[in-house]
Amino acid sequence: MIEAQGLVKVYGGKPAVQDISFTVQPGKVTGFLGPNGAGKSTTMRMIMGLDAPTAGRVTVNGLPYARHKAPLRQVGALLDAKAVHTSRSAYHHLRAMAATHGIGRKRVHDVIELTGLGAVANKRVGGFSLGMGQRLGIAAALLGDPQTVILDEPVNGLDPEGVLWVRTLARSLAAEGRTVFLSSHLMSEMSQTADHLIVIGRGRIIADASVQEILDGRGRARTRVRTDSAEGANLLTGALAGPGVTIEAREAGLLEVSGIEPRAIAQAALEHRVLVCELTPLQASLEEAYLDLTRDEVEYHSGDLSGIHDDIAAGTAAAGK
Ligand SMILES: Nc1ncnc2c1ncn2[C@@H]1O[C@H](COP(=O)(O)OP(=O)(O)OP(=O)(O)O)[C@@H](O)[C@H]1O
Repeated sequence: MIEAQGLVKVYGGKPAVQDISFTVQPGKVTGFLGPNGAGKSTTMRMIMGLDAPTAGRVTVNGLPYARHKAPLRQVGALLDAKAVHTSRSAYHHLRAMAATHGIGRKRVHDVIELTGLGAVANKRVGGFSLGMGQRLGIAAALLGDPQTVILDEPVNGLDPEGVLWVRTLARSLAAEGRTVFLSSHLMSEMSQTADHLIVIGRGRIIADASVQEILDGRGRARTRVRTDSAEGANLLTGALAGPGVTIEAREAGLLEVSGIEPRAIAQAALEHRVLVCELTPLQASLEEAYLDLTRDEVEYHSGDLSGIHDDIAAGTAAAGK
């Protein structure tokens, strides 16, 4: 379990993390989600004792990281996949880490197999692709068989097979009862992996809830309304128009309506004698919920904010890391 209380980090007078408190529970995958510069990496570094908080405290399995006698056995982290000796082989890199904790050769072989690095274990890390580097970082994080696993942008640079592998691994670690904390700026990725989401924007927590709660609470609920004619749709549009109601015409006779309940739409259709052939509540996508949550929280935007949000939603912002 990870517990943060009143965590603050200020760099050169500029707050990166502003008084955040949260708990990451065991047995679940918790996604740590936010736009670029939101404070995710800073928070993860504070959890791992790599950055001292300006204020507040954070514990892993009950103690600050530095107070654990064998920290690798408590918490494993992938924070910066490039932070390895490039002249060493993957095997020797892992052996060197294992030696600091009295971890035997067998476990090193096990994590090499688990992360699919068997064929390249004796190759120099300097020649590794981004994906292989990520796998090595994850192998290092798992070396001590830790109860808590923290992965900062673990799918960054991975091909679809690698993304699926990380997702499956995260889910199986959580199923074993471990605490799994993954950061990403891609809601599309998190929505398929996480049970719970902590959303951060400009150093503050915007949401801390299950994926379902975020969907229910934030996304715009819409209703698809199909009438038997364009005329009917026009009539209904006039009848429904009002403050807070948005109506989009999708095609002849087909509307998407938000800001009004399906029952009220049916009532209006009845009163105006419009034949409705379909009335379907549409759940907002997690992307929409996320964009809604973070709309005012992106650190950098260049004129058209919606463009950035579209990038984040589509995953094309991944290269910005
Ligand atoms: N060592 C540092 N010195 C000064 N400022 C820093 C440092 N590390 C981070 N920052 C600043 O703190 C803020 C939060 O950065 P952080 O890297 O934690 O965000 P992030 O959510 O991980 O973003 P990304 O998704 O881009 O990695 C940013 O404004 C960043 O520029």
